[in-house]
Amino acid sequence: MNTQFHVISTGMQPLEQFVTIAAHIHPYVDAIHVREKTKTARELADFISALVARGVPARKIIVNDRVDVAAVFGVKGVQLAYHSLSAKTVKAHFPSLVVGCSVHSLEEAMEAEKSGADYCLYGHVFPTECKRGVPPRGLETLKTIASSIYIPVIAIGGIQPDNVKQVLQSGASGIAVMSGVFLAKDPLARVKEYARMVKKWGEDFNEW
Ligand SMILES: Cc1nc(C(=O)O)sc1CCOP(=O)(O)O
Repeated sequence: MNTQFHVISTGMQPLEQFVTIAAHIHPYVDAIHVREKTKTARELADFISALVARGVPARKIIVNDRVDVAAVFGVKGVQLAYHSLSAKTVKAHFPSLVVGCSVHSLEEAMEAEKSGADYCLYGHVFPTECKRGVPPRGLETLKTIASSIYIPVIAIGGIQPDNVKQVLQSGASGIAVMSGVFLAKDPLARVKEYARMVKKWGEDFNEW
């Protein structure tokens, strides 16, 4: 598996704006997370249908939390939070879904691995507006987690093109970015910058 580059919707952009950006950037990313926490299942369905209609492959779409929606649309996978169904439950019922777990400590990462998650998303590594007032967890715990579990650890939170090197050298198997892409003036140019960094620094430090 190549070093992963995921992008995550902000939950604030109108469908058309998000889908237009996604339609341009999808060739440069491994996964697009639909993280629209306040939306209903029906609204999420509209987002996913619009993405697919605009050429985003279903195998690149990950739905946050809503296992039902992910399963119905046959997308790549689901991103689970502490309040979601467990990875074990999802895997038991929908073995074809890739399951990611959001974790914030070594204990949670180990639990995710034990529960059958395919990867975990660890953060937030650097300060980010999206987690204002919550201190960043830094690179040290990322290093500890990445060297303590076997499943890939994807880093999230405040990741910019110029800190991708540090993140990947700390053992992360990929990056996930929200505002750095979706709130950029030129999302396509920005995605290309991230992708270049992931390719440059990912190859040397990730063997899986
Ligand atoms: C969605 C999300 N989850 C986090 C976690 O720590 O689990 S941090 C985060 C937001 C990341 O946004 P940005 O790329 O704009 O910094």
